[in-house]
Amino acid sequence: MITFDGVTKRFPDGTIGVDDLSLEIAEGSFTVFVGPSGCGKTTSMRMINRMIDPTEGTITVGGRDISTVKPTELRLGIGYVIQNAGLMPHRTVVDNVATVQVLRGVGRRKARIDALEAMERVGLDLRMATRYPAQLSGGQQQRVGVARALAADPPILLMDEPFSAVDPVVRDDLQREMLRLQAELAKTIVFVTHDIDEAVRLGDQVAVFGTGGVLQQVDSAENVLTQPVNSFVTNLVGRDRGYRSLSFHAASTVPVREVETVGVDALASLPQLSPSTWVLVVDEARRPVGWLNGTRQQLVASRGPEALAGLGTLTTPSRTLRQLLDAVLSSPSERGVVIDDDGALLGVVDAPEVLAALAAQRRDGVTDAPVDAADAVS
Ligand SMILES: Nc1ncnc2c1ncn2[C@@H]1O[C@H](COP(=O)(O)OP(=O)(O)OP(=O)(O)O)[C@@H](O)[C@H]1O
Repeated sequence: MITFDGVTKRFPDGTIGVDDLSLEIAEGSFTVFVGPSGCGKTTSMRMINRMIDPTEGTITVGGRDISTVKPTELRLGIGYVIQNAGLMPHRTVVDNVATVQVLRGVGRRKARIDALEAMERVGLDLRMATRYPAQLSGGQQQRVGVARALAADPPILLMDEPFSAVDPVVRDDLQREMLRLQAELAKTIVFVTHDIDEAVRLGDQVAVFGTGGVLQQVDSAENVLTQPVNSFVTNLVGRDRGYRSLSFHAASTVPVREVETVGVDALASLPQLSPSTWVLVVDEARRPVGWLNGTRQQLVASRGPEALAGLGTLTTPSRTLRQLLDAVLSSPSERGVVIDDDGALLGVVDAPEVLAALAAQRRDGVTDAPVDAADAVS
């Protein structure tokens, strides 16, 4: 557990970086500090490993007042990841990752073995081990930064805007990887970002900072989206928050209905359909191929299955209501196609069923953690 109790940081020039911060960070939780530039996120984070000391108030880590702990000792238990990874350019990847273990006095051989393990854990190809940082992509460098922070297996990980310099696709990958790692390692993670989408995707606890280093709201990601406490948080959260909050509800309670199907080989023998009748075309393994109605039938007769209407996005019961609704909205038949993990058809759902499930879950107070919070991102 990390606690901030009445913590203020006043810099020598009089700037208040953080103003009277009180906050609890539970062991094993993923806490995100979010807010616009200059609102004290980084200063708050750096006070945890004593890169900055508070002017007032107390911070404890594992029950110990950290002002009584030597910074070097404190940092042995705290990994730190920064933007652009901060790698040493003249050292190989494996030696970069081994840095902390070597500093701790672990023999070089053992440090390298730990480093290779950490690289594997973050999904880095071990063939990268002997490369230099400049020979890696931005996303790979960022993974090396995470591996380096994890190599000494610290219980706490501080991450300061670690993914903000990479492109959106790589960023998505890295965020996914973080969620997987957190599920596996259960570290106490404190993560700084100015991006609310990243915050709600990653955080089980989201701390929203405002102007002058004043904490505005500390809450679950869902509550920050659905119950912002003031206009500052409402503005930060932005539009579509109701839609995004669907990501916090599991799709599994929505009944999947049967749908009329036709095999892709049997298209020629299908009687003429009416324009408003949709049938789902499936292959021999019952994997959906496309939608067909009366208007499309002529086209398919002359041009074959590629003239079928698209399926829209497909989803599985293990995903969220947001994905289910998206499947409905993107489907030409207005029915969302649900498949199993092998891609075979389970059935369809329609929009009223999704909304009814949402209403029931809200009424019963059911909020499942998103199976994959990726779709909380707009
Ligand atoms: N060494 C310093 N001396 C004076 N003021 C500082 C110092 N470091 C930070 N500040 C100020 O303290 C405030 C909080 O800074 P901090 O870096 O914590 O914000 P932040 O929310 O992390 O911003 P960003 O997202 O831009 O990194 C800002 O007004 C900043 O200018």
